[in-house]
Amino acid sequence: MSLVTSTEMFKKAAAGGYAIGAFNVNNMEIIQGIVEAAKEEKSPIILQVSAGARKYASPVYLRKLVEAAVEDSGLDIVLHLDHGEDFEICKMCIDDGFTSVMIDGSKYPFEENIALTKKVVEYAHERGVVVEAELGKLAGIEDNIRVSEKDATFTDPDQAAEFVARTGVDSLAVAIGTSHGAYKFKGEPKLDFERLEKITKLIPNTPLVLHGASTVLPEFVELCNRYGGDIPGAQGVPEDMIRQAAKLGVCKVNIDTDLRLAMTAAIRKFLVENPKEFDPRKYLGPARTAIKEMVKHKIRNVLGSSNTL
Ligand SMILES: O=C(CO)COP(=O)(O)O
Ligand SMILES: O=C[C@H](O)COP(=O)(O)O
Ligand SMILES: [Zn+2]
Ligand SMILES: [Zn+2]
Repeated sequence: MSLVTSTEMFKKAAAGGYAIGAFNVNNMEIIQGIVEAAKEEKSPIILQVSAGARKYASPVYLRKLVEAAVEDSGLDIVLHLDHGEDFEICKMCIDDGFTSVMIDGSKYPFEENIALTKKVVEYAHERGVVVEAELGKLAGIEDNIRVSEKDATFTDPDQAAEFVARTGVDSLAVAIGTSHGAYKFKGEPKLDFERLEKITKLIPNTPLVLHGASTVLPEFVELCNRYGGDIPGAQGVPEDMIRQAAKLGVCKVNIDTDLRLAMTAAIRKFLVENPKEFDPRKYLGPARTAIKEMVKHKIRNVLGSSNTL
């Protein structure tokens, strides 16, 4: 039991046609819920920390909580920086003991993204840490988007191959139509699987990463709204599309929004049904259970990583 890199996990996942869930963590209850689910499902797990999470909880609290999770669960866990925006934050996390970092240079032109990613890869690899990079831009994608617009934002397969060869990066986040948050599609959900297949053919040994992969399950949106929330028109990536992506080279599936919805629904429901309660443990307990159930559902029914330890 220790913090590990994702190298072996991804190899097994690629061979088995399943994916590893990378769940965003912000506090103790979220970490506990995810890790309890992984343990019960006998599944590998990636816990990822965003810059926003570091700001909210403080880097040292999050790191110590994840270390506690490793010790308490007896599991090997990947501690990953999500969307590192510059070399400095990646360096800080590597120096702090993270086993994996993402350098997100997707907002820069191709050559600048390569130079930045290369610099992080050099620093990370010398210290035994793996690196995820991103090529292409995630955005709210409308159904009727024109091909030229799509080519400007979605990952170009030839560029992906060149990018991986020149940077030596360990895994690559691709843009094929997903986006962050609870409002992913205006019309019918659609992902560019043809593009994903092309990328996988060109770089078969590079694990691909799907950001913005929450499903935004209608029952959780409905629960939030029933108990005083106001989240109209939310829509995510259907579960069968995540399953298909896992069969086509996607080894890491990033999920944050679905955890947020599960936690918020549980807290809203509890507080509305129990107006006299004011002990935070009374609503944070059910919130932790809701996280655990959501992660178990993902692992077992969507990612397919149960019983692979
Ligand atoms: O990509 C993510 C974190 O990097 C999370 O995506 P969701 O907003 O779809 O959960
Ligand atoms: O991709 C972003 C993750 O959902 C993290 O979100 P955050 O920046 O609000 O922590
Ligand atoms: Zn990005
Ligand atoms: Zn992301």
